[in-house]
Amino acid sequence: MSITKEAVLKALSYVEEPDLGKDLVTLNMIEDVQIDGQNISFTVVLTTPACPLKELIHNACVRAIHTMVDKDAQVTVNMTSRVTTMRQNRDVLRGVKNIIAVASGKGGVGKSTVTANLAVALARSGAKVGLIDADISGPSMPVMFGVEDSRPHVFQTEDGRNLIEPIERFGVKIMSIGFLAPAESAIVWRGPMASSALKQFITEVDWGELDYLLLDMPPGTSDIHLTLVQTLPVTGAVIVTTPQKVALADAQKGLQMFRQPQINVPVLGIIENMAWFTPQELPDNKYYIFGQGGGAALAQKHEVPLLGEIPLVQGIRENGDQGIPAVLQTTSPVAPIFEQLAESVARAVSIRNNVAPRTQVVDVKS
Ligand SMILES: Nc1ncnc2c1ncn2[C@@H]1O[C@H](COP(=O)(O)OP(=O)(O)OP(=O)(O)O)[C@@H](O)[C@H]1O
Repeated sequence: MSITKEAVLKALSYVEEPDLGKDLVTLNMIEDVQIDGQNISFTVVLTTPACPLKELIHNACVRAIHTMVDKDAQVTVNMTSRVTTMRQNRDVLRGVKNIIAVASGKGGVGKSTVTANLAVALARSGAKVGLIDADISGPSMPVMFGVEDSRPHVFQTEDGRNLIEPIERFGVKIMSIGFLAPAESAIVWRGPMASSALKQFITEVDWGELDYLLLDMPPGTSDIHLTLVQTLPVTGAVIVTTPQKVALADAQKGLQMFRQPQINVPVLGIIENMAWFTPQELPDNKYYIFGQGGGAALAQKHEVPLLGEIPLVQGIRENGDQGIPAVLQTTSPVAPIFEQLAESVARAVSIRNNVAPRTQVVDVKS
């Protein structure tokens, strides 16, 4: 009896996407089923290019076909991806699927370093990525991407609007107040001016189609945070902390800020930066100089995942200062750590898109 498309889909309906807890057929992840005798091919559309479960899903598909359709079939599983979104009303940032706020309670915990590396790692996995340096009082992205001297062009659209072209570097589209004003004058961008500059970044920049737009938030809690949630529906927030008690206490405040009823942005997870110190010359040694397990405990307490633990390594600081994010140093042990972080964040976004309610733009009256 010849193999039918229905039989193939039936078999694949027994393969579960482990993170999303539903089968591949229900999730509309199977496309382009082709059958030629005993040769069966189809495409699995994953929800993130950086999917850590790729191989597992691939093997489960082959097994399902062999068990339920034909044990001798030649199975070709093509893997591709289409990042999911829950955004329906796209009045702002029309082409952007997911907006991720990267926040910290305390300053100096490495939030910008983590954001820069996360953006590059996501882009390297095949996603379309943008980055807004919303840390308006201390923009650091121009330095971290080695584009301090770049100035974005403004162009006019067909309907007569002026749009800013973001600066593109290492596959990431970047917008920073640092491109518009020299670093030493950053102090003037405060309060309402900062908020209105930030709104401009959101609405008057030609972001095009993006899978992920990362927002490097200012540390702490401020008007800027409110501006952000007032202006756009943030998909979720990630909180960067270091293991010290003071940093963890502030990270908790940051986390709770997103969870306030009038903000109500889901927290995707915690990233512990400077989790341990590793000397360059002794890469296998770990020294927990700031304490151990704080990020994991915070994540557990608030029932969110610990998305990654990044060591304190001299090279990360040096690469940041040189304008080449550490994840690009492919021979360094740090690169896979940031790659894994990107996988975890992308995974958390697709889980959030599958289960949590859509984030509403909050109407906060000041
Ligand atoms: N894992 C790390 N290993 C080594 N150095 C790091 C690491 N993370 C960050 N740094 C360094 O620590 C300093 C502060 O980092 P960064 O500017 O990213 O922090 P931040 O939290 O964004 O700061 P701010 O609160 O000022 O915005 C930088 O010099 C950076 O290179």
